Amino acid sequence: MSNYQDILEQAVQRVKPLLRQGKVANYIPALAQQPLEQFSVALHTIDGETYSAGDVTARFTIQSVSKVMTLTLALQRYGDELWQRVGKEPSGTAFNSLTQLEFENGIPRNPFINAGAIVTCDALYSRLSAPIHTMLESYRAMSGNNKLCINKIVAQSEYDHRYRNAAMAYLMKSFGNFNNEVEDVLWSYFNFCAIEMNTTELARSFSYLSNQGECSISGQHILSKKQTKQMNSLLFTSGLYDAAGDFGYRVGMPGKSGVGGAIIAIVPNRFTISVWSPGLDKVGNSLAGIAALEYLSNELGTAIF
Ligand SMILES: NC(=O)CC[C@H](N)C(=O)O
Repeated sequence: MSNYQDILEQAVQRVKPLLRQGKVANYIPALAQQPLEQFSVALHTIDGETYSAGDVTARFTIQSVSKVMTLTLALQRYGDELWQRVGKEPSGTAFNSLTQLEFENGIPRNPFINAGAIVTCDALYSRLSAPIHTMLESYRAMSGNNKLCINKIVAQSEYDHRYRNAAMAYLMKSFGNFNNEVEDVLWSYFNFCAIEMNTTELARSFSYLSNQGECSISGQHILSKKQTKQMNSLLFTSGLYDAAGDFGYRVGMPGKSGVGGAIIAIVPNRFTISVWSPGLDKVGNSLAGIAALEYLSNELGTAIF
């Protein structure tokens, strides 16, 4: 349907005036160097068609969007047992907040804030002999690009500045909610965050979330229908950190953001959308990315309500 292409092109025009308004994430030095004026969007339908517009060849690290795949691989291996170690409630605090973790005995509120993703990585680490390899191969199969790589400069930069994330992991360890060596798990976590893609690959990688758990690229059965519904529900309530309510109000779709400027949004039984623009708002979500999704939601009638 060429209508999709037209609407994506219009979204690119719409967000142009916003691109300079955001700020790149500078707490990770390797991310601070990205030029602000970049934007791209891709839409991948459950029939396997992809549309894209904007800076479609630009590559970026997926950052916290990786938390969705981390949770997916962990749920495949643990099922509901995983929820003994991480909660399902919105945090209402910043993605890298430490305070709640102490009050709540080292059990992170949800898997989409840093502490929750790191403990999920710890769980995964216990069940995989080569977690970084397994993760990369999963994305390669699901995106349809078997050359996807990790940006090692970004991974190393994150590791070198890991203080807050290390503090969370050690705090969880002090509460008995961490089984492996903290530094090893953090290295995996940063490598997952530093996987590099363009928006087309990103939308394809998460096709299973709009397709009842089945990847439309590889045909693999990734999650059950029930787990897919659960994942989308959690993404709706917690996918955008302490801005999940605002995102839900404006966009009306389950979504997940990352500080590299990427966001995925899911329209169950129709398509997965990805947007990317490195300028972030105060919470750490792509400013132009959210504006584009709000526009697309209205134009395409994609809100789930
Ligand atoms: N919100 C994010 O995208 C955070 C991910 C980043 N790698 C971090 O751990 O701080």
